[in-house]
Amino acid sequence: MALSYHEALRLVEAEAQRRARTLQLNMEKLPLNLSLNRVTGCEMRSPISTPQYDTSAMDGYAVDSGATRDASPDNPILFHVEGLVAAGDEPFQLFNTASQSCSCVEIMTGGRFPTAVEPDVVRLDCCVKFEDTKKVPGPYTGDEYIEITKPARYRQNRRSAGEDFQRHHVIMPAGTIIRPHHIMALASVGITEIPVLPKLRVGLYSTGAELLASHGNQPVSGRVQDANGPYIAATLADSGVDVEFLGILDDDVEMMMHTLRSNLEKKDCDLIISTGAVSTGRFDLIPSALQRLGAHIVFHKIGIRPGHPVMFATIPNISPERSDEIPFFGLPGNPVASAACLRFLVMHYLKCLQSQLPETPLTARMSCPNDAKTARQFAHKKMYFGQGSIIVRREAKWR
Ligand SMILES: Nc1ncnc2c1ncn2[C@@H]1O[C@H](COP(=O)(O)OP(=O)(O)OP(=O)(O)O)[C@@H](O)[C@H]1O
Ligand SMILES: Nc1nc2c(c(=O)[nH]1)N[C@H]1C(S)=C(S)[C@@H](COP(=O)(O)O)O[C@H]1N2
Repeated sequence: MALSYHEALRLVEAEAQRRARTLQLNMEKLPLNLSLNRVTGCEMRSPISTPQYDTSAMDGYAVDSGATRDASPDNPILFHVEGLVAAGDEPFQLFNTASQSCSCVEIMTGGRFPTAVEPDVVRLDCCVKFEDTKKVPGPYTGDEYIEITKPARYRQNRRSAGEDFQRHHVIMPAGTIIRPHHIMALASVGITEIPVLPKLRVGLYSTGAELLASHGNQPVSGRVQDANGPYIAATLADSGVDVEFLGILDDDVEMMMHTLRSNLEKKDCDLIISTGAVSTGRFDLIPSALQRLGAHIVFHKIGIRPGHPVMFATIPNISPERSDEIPFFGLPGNPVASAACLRFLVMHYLKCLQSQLPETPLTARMSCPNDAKTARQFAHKKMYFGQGSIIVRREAKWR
């Protein structure tokens, strides 16, 4: 009986974990602007709380919301403008004034909320935006006054200190692929250098005499375009992996061995992937080529559909600079099968290798009966919410 998908995953994980340590030892520090799509080598924590102070989310006036409680168009509340705070200004201290009106301070978005010398007397807890105020002439020339005609909520338009990140908060766990939004978060707390794992290098082959050698060729009877090579290369590149397409292997075991061996000597790859030629047909020669290279076959054929003939092996390294073995995934040739194996086996291997958090499985209910056979199939499914749970409906088989 073929190995189950979960047994295959455990073998893939064990192989990745054996190599993860070497990757950790070769961590490097990169400036933030060069770290896009690299993988964090350790947990990144915020060295500061940000914003560092309570700041305004609007351009307007810092006022005491309590003083506006009875405000209405018929009962406008008059405020005396005591000063101006812009973003980046030193703290503004409001002294208790003898003025009859309430006091307020003009404040710009990002400006630090004024503090009062006697906090019980003046509490400028919120910001009323410009649009909700009206400038009015005051009794004394040179003085500025505003009117407010609507009650303000306690702390409205006020951002609390530490609202974005608290000091020591985890911004990203180890093993995170650094995306643009992470760069923004790291920059906002002043981090300029990030420890990252070395970039993984993957060598990629397609196989089959029926494949056209390069893209854009005119259709030739019986020949097909290589769909797998470009797809796998793009998917891996998107995950921050350095992928090199090493060409199309012919349906000839001697040629396969020769090409694999010469590339193993020249290229320093962390992983090799091939697509096609792994099933049981006359030209499915990848297993024989690997065996003749002295490879250890970890598994060949597992209980899933599509993707059943997939194989995973380790090849002894021929390069004089490396003593370790090189992992090898032989994915099936059918494009959907190769995409499924890439997604559910190769990506899992790469995640483990880079100490990334495992994906969290979602439990869902099938809307149609799920027999023992369909349970082993990756199917094209539609997911929706209903009756308090996630429900999946089978759309079509992946073939
Ligand atoms: N790189 C590729 N791009 C597009 N189609 C491919 C590619 N490689 C193989 N195919 C097509 O996929 C089908 C299966 O190819 P092949 O027999 O080599 O796969 P296999 O490894 O034996 O496994 P399986 O048949 O289960 O997919 C064939 O129709 C083949 O032309
Ligand atoms: N009074 C007032 N302040 C405001 C806004 C507004 O509509 N009215 N918009 C806010 C929003 S949504 C943004 S993004 C920032 C833009 O600030 P900037 O124009 O100084 O870059 O102002 C904030 N302050």
